[in-house]
Amino acid sequence: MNDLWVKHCGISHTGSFKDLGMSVLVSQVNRLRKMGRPVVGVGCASTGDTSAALSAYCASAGIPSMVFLPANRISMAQLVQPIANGAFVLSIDTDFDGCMQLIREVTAELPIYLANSLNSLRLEGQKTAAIEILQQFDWEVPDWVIVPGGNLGNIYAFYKGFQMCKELGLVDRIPRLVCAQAANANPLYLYFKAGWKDFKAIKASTTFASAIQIGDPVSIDRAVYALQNSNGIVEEATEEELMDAMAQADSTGMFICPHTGVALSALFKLRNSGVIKPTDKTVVVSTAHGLKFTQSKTDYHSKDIKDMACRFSNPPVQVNADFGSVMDVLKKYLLSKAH
Ligand SMILES: N[C@@H](CCOP(=O)(O)O)C(=O)O
Repeated sequence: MNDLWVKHCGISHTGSFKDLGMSVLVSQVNRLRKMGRPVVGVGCASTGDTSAALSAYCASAGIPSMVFLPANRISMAQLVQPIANGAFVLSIDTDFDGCMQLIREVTAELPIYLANSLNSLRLEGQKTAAIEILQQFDWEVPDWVIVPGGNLGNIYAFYKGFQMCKELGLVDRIPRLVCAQAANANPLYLYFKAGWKDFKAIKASTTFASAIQIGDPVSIDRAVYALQNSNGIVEEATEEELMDAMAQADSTGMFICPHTGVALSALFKLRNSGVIKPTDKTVVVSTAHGLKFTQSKTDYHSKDIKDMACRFSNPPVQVNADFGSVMDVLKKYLLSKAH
């Protein structure tokens, strides 16, 4: 492809695109509290990125934050973020969907402001990524934008941003949107394949793309609206596909998260099937920093994943601490590169 771009949304304060929306939401809560509104704090359910953003901005504003996390289902780096920022961290023995259900019940009872993406303030912030893409292309509209999807607020936020630019007359069309899901957590994909008939929430299975391990997305209706109004597509990626895609991208100098691997897998599939053409201007949205997901990368490069060939692994070479041994392995390496 000769016009392929990766939009990095994870090189930000807490390392994910959630910063875009959470800074807007927490600013508004700050204003409400200063106006004397009875908001005792802000809460969210999270697979790790929303909680990191919420706790950082709340700490900065001096607002109590409460995060509901599925126990043992988020990366260590993500878990330590709200802990370090002083949030009240609940590690709950359920999955994300269970946490989401609980926070909705709790916020219906207590004056805790719900910070998940069903709150439109989040989407107002996140839609700026779409505006930024257009601005960076000098208002030339890409043909495709591929976004990983779990709770599904972000695909709608992108639609909203592009649509707003069209309504303002800044552009005359919007890109076709692709939502990419992990095959282990693919309720939107199944719904799309069924011709948008009879949505069924699922029990999401474990996936390396842990931030999108969601079976009952809160923004399902908004996502469908975004896809239907952008002539959009939903694709999925197996665990092997997403890990291979992540490793391939990293080998070019990036350091992406597994969710971006899902989006890249979708790109490969749509390109191979000819849906995306070689000259199509295409943007893959990278949602979080790879440093949050070092364990999965380490497992991959150590070929330590059951039933996965790890085709693009690059394991470190164990070598004796003497000049001859080091020279031997170096020469072998350099010879392999000469061909
Ligand atoms: N991947 C998310 C899940 C919650 O999504 P949200 O956009 O509704 O807050 C996370 O990082 O927690």
